Amino acid sequence: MQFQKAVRPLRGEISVPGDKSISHRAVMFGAISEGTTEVTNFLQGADCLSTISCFRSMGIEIKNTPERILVHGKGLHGLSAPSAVLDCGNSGTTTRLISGILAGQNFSSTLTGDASIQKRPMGRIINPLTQMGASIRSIPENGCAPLAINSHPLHAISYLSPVASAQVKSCVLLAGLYADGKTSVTEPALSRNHTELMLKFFGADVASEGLTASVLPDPDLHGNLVRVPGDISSAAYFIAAALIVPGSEVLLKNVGINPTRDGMLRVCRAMGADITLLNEQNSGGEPVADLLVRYTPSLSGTVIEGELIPTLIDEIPIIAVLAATANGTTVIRNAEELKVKESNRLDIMVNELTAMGVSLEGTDDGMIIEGGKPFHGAQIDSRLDHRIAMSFAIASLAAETPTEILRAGCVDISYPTFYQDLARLQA
Ligand SMILES: O=C(O)C1=C[C@@H](OP(=O)(O)O)[C@@H](O)[C@H](O)C1
Ligand SMILES: C=C(OP(=O)(O)O)C(=O)O
Repeated sequence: MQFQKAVRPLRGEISVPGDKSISHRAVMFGAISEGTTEVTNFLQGADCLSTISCFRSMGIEIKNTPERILVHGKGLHGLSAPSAVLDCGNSGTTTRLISGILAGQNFSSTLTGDASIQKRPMGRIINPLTQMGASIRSIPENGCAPLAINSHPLHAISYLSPVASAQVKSCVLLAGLYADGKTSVTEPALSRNHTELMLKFFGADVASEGLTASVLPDPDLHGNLVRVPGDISSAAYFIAAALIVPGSEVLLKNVGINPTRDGMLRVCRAMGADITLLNEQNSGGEPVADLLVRYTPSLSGTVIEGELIPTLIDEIPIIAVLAATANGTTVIRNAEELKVKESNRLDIMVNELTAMGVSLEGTDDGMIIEGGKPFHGAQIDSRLDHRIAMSFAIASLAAETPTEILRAGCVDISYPTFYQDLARLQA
């Protein structure tokens, strides 16, 4: 797919699709609750469709229409044994969260996913689940999927997680619903807390204090109405585009701004970006706002590290693009988790931005970008990583010569209408 330097500003309003993390959880928690869960603004991306298909395979009726999805839950113990291997597709969130639920069932299951999923580390969930007494193993014995899970009673644990990962935290908390006491997870830095918020909303006894979240077993979960906010991780591409294309002014409607997810906004502010939050509201425990973003001619470099990292983990590729256009040096540290996403996002961003003539250097856990100088287009392979494809589509708007993105269609993982929305804002 071909892209070229923006000849027009981006202007107008846009509602980005629903939040991926919240969409997954609405289906999963709806499935293990009694009664019907209605979900509006559900993300119809391939990852969330993988979650739907896994729960359908376990006997949950899910009606999916463009306006809403209806999940007819069967309660904590209502899932039935899947007749085939559960396919989590490209979705780490599906694989890791569903494992916590499956560990608590009285049936055996096997789950797998695509080539990328089969390379991502699952030891991070196998270890705590095994400590809880679960029977879960990597079939190829390399710490990766396919995973085989068998029925075994679960014990409550207090887990000190070595990584700030909402997928690990959520997996252990979900297994904790089936354990024999209070299960808690402490992380090195706070990751997104959608599981804690939504489980509580569905009736679970969840507590959060500092870096520790805990859950009591055997709750009466009941179906609920979930209005999914727009995904800030998807909004990030248009925030960056509006900031770097001269004359742009974009209003992003109804974007989730949960403080465990809003690091991109904090980084933009530190760079001097012109972003105004309007119409701030609360939607089912999740804060949302409209974001008015205006072209900002002189962004400046910044430092991104520490506790900020989990709050913008999926936005680092597009932040690297933004940094390439900002004056001065941007340093990204403590971002080693990026190496184990759909692709090695650190290496790919460094290699491909270098191919575009950006001056930057990769480090063990991040990169150092010397921004503000002109760069050119290149041929970029997405490696089937949606965030890489979208980041370079935005980078191309600032590049002096055209860019070609190979395997650009992978955006359907989290943002199926991304290219149409980008074109509409430029029309
Ligand atoms: O819990 C979630 O919904 C997610 C958590 C993050 O992964 P980690 O938990 O591996 O950091 C993030 O990268 C992913 O896109 C979604
Ligand atoms: C890392 C991501 O998702 P997941 O871990 O669910 O595959 C992502 O969407 O950037």
